Amino acid sequence: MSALVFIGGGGHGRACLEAARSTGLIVAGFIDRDSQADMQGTPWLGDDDWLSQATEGPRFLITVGQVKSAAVRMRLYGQLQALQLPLATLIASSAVVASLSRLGKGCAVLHHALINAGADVGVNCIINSGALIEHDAVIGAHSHVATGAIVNGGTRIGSRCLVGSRAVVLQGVTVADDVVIGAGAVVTADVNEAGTWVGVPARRVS
Ligand SMILES: CC(=O)SCCNC(=O)CCNC(=O)[C@H](O)C(C)(C)COP(=O)(O)OP(=O)(O)OC[C@H]1O[C@@H](n2cnc3c(N)ncnc32)[C@H](O)[C@@H]1OP(=O)(O)O
Repeated sequence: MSALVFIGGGGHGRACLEAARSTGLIVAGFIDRDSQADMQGTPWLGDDDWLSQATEGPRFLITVGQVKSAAVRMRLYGQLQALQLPLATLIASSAVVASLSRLGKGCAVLHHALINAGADVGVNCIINSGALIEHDAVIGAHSHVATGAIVNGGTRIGSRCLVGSRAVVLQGVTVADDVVIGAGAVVTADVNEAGTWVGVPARRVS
């Protein structure tokens, strides 16, 4: 299996590094504007411009984190697509991804996350530590289901969304594209408009 190159040397990058090491994957280097970013001994290769001279061999994982906006991760995804560089998918050793689920290219599934049967996760998503994606749920591309969040059965989360830490989305609910669900929110009904939703039950605040 070819080595990985990470794009992003921040906290999420280090969490992905741990996940990669847990499965025996080799991270050959990382890309970041900051050559001094602490990636625990992983070599710094250069900044985003390095991608344009990347040779065939490694697979790439976008390891920039995402909270309120998917813009940076989407830009990097577009850059990799334009350069026809292969995307990796990372699944931590303690995560469970059901054999009857689908996981898009470029996703990172971190420790103790669960993606259950029939779930469908789009490209370039983060399924963070301890997140639960229940059976038949759909997660749109470039979304982040944060630490300990629960996306229940048959739920549909749009593209470019955040489901914040410990938020719960009730079964069968549909969430539009570009929605930020705050930490701890409980989404009890469909969310049809983009914006930020918080609280129990979740209400739009911006
Ligand atoms: C490994 C990792 O670290 S993964 C990290 C995952 N991160 C998260 O899950 C964090 C998710 N982010 C949040 O919950 C944020 O608070 C957001 C995105 C919902 C709102 O952030 P902002 O847009 O900056 O809003 P801001 O902080 O100004 O708050 C706006 C109002 O909503 C309230 N509010 C903010 N977040 C929440 C929340 N999670 N639940 C309830 N109320 C909230 C604020 O108290 C404030 O209320 P006020 O107007 O009465 O004072």
